[in-house]
Amino acid sequence: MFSRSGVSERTFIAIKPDGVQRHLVGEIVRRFERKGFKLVGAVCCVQASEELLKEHYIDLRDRPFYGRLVKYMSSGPVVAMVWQGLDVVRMARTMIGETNPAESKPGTIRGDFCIEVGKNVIHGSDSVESAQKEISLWFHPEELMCWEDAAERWIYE
Ligand SMILES: Nc1ncnc2c1ncn2[C@@H]1O[C@@H]2COP(=O)(O)O[C@H]2[C@H]1O
Repeated sequence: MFSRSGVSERTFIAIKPDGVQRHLVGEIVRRFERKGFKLVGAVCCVQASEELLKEHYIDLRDRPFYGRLVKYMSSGPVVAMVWQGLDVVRMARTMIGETNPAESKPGTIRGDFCIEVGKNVIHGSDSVESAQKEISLWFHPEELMCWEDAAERWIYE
């Protein structure tokens, strides 16, 4: 097992219903995989309940778009994933781009694949604490896999 500290950091990533409908699943998974992060959990095509989504977005409950956001997120299948690696929470957010796609640079997922904030194709945890909360909301511990990635010695110094 690779022992460098920080390499076991995890983040929660969800491909939203619009990302699934627009056939972006392969493209998005490919980006994280090619970066060098390790996929340790995935539920492909889960229809999230309103109850789960209300809890997931609890910090936004007072925002005017909260109801619309929960409805949009429960409107079709999502792909829920846990990715692991050094500084993965921060780096995944950089790869995703800004919350508003209009402010996201080309080369980021939102910069390349979407236009409006209400249809921004992907979610990524915004902090290590949020990641831990979101992972425990979407996954049971036994659904997360510890596996040895043979490529890790070519990814980390
Ligand atoms: N002004 C807005 N209008 C609609 N949805 C929003 C707005 N701001 C944020 N959101 C949504 O709220 C979500 C919060 O985190 P996400 O990264 O999942 O992506 C965000 C958007 O989907």
